[in-house]
Amino acid sequence: MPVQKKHGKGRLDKWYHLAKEKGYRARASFKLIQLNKKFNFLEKSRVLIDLCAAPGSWCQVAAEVMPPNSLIVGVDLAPIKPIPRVISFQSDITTEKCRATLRQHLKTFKADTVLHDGAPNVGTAWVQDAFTQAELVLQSLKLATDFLREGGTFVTKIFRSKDYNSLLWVFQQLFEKVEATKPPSSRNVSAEIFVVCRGYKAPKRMDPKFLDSRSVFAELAAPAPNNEAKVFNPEVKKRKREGYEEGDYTQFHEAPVSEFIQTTDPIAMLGSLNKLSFEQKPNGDVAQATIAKLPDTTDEIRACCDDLKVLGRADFKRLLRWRLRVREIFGFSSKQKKNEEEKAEEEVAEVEPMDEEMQIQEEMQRLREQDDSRKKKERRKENERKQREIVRMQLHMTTPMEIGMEQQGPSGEDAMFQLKQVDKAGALGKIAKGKMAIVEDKAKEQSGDEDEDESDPEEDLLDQELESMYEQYQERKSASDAKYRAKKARKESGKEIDDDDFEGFSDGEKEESSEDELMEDADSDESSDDEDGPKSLVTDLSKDKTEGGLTRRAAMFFDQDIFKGIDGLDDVPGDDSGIDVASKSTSPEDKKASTTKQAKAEKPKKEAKVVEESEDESEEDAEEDAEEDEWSSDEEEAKSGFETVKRDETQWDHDSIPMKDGRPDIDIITAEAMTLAQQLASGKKTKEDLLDDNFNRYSHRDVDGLPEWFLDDENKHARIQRPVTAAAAAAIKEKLRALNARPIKKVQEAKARKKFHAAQKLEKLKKKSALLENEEGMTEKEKAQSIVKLMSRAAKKKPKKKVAVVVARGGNRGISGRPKGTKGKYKMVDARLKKDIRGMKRAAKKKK
Ligand SMILES: C[S@@+](CC[C@H](N)C(=O)[O-])C[C@H]1O[C@@H](n2cnc3c(N)ncnc32)[C@H](O)[C@@H]1O
Repeated sequence: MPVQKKHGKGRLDKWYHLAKEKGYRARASFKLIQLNKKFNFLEKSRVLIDLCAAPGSWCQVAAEVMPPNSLIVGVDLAPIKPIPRVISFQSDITTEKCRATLRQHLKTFKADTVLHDGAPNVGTAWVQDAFTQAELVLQSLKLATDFLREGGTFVTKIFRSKDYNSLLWVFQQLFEKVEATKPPSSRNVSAEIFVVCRGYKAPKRMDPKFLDSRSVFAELAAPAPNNEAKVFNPEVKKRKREGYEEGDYTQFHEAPVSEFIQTTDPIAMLGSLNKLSFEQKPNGDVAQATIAKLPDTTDEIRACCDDLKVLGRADFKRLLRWRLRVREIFGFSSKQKKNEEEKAEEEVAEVEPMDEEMQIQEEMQRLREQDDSRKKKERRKENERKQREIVRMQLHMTTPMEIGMEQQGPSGEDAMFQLKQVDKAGALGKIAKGKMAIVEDKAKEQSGDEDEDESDPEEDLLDQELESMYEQYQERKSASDAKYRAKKARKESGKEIDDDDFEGFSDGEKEESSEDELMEDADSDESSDDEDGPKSLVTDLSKDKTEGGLTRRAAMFFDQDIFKGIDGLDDVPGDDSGIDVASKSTSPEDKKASTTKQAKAEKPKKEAKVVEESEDESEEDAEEDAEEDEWSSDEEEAKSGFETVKRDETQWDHDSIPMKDGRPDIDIITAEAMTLAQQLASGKKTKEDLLDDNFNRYSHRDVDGLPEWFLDDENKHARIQRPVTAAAAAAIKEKLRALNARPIKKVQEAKARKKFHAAQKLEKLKKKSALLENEEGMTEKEKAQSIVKLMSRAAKKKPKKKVAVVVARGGNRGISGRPKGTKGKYKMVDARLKKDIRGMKRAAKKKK
């Protein structure tokens, strides 16, 4: 039985429990679910390879989400228990055997998606683990390049190590779009990150160095370390994110003291060593023994040499002075001596300005920390406020107006430039629904990693709570509000991806298509030699500099997403990607093709009926999108030959558009709609004008990564304000007055309830009087009297129960609960109030 760990990485968190509940084999399943939610690659895939699939939760998710009869192949070193609709086998993905087995299973099909969640058996040194994982990623990329179709997707896990940027650079050369992201279900403490590479460029030829770990992970010269800073600022300990130096896997470094005396760079030694040893080896250095016996070599100096890591600035100065004295005794050349003296003076002199500088730095650091903690506090408070706001919203006490507004646009003097800070603190990520924060590709591992560590669990919790509360609110709202439900359904149907037409792989089809593919391959191979030049790979990775004069390191740096679109950078000559792909629709023909496609897409839009102008812009957009989808699916259908079964629109949304005599029964209830209706009726505006009006600045808003609650709220306001005429406003006012004159629903309900109770009472009375009538021992008069009595009793209102007034004085003062000696209903009153009321009554009497 697994032991439940409460702390650390092994913590069994909500994803673990959720996975258990849903029947997934691992919590990792949610990582794929969340990645797919963001990038939607599974729904569109028909052939998928899952590398390193055990225990198989990703395969389970793929089988659930991908179209029926898709081909899913999973492979792992460990055995995978059978999963319905999934082929799995045991193999090492780095071997040729694995490639051959995959080929057998895929026959001639190409994969739409290749997943890789591989992790080597971690637990050795971190650097080793990270490197092995990076190598595994490269191996999986190798397989992906073999099996992926053009435009396919490759999803991989990477550890954020020093090889991360190199891998990202390779991905960027092979795929159109590369995005690194960390799904919410991935633990904050984990260095893993997921990279989703879309649009495989499928180059015909590729330099093998692209996939060769030796050249991809080749060491790049690092800048010279600032040893001086290390010596004079020993308290600031930088974490070794980079791991160990090559060939040096220890943390303790020692050198003989004679080396320190002789060295020309004593500061470097003091900065890197743990100990200067006086130990004399047999047949060792004579100088070592002499230094140890010198009177200058005091106990204090020995103690300092014993543990350099604990020394302060004064101790380092002492050691440097001592070194100079020893050098003098040893009689180094006068020039050298002079130099050394000068140097020592410099060294000592240098300390002074550094002191000041350090003080300033320390002060700045302190201020920064103060500022950070203040901001953190503010954020926490803000989150709490938002939470309260949502509770109020759920109780229908407010609208979701203000939530998130302050983060939409920071205010203040340098508001524009605070975004970075906000991002640093993780707020941007949280704004983006707390889901997945796109991780910048920029090589700022150090700060990035530190940020990751600094993530505030309390804040995370608040964010999660906020989200789940909003979801609950939405659920409740959709349960109780039919209009909201209809709106939501319309929105969703707009987003729907029309992929249901895939019929899956029947054996016959497989054979057929495989033949087709074989032929295609043969064709393409032929053509590739002469005309597919652009798809080949020409980069010489061994070159240090790219054609544009940039070093590979610089090219990698400028290749990051953040530099995209910056003037001048895009046209840096000599793209060193190494892959020449067909240039993207820049030719006039291509442009023409794209415009005709656009025109085609717009055509059905123009034919669309204007139903209600007061509808949300976003809704209209969603509907238009849906129409576009429909059109494109038609075209796809024509191309692929698959039969599509169209959704019957008449089965949907009946409650949102009521019909009357076969036409939509539209009730114009806003002044805007009335104005438009008047303009349409009087011919001031045409249908086309209305359609044109709909293309405005809100039509194509960038909503990527914005949280749902924010969008829901923003959609209410992100719409054009249309002018209304006085006549229209008056007409609507009149209409509303008439509407208001009708009894409201609640009053009607109360009346109906009253009626119902009265009918029930009457029924009872009828039964009783019928019994009385049949009573044999009574005269007719007696019977009539009893019935009258019964009726008058029923007609009488029940007397209200008396409420005892208890004055809160004496023993009753400040008590909670029922006062002694009181029965039935009671009310505690203030003695003062009672007196006042009596006084008022007396005064009123006197006046009379
Ligand atoms: C994190 S698990 C994968 C979890 C999986 N995605 C899921 O959803 O269940 C990592 C897997 O990588 C596998 N692995 C590591 N190195 C491998 C290799 N060289 N070939 C195949 N699988 C490997 C391990 O056996 C392990 O099962």
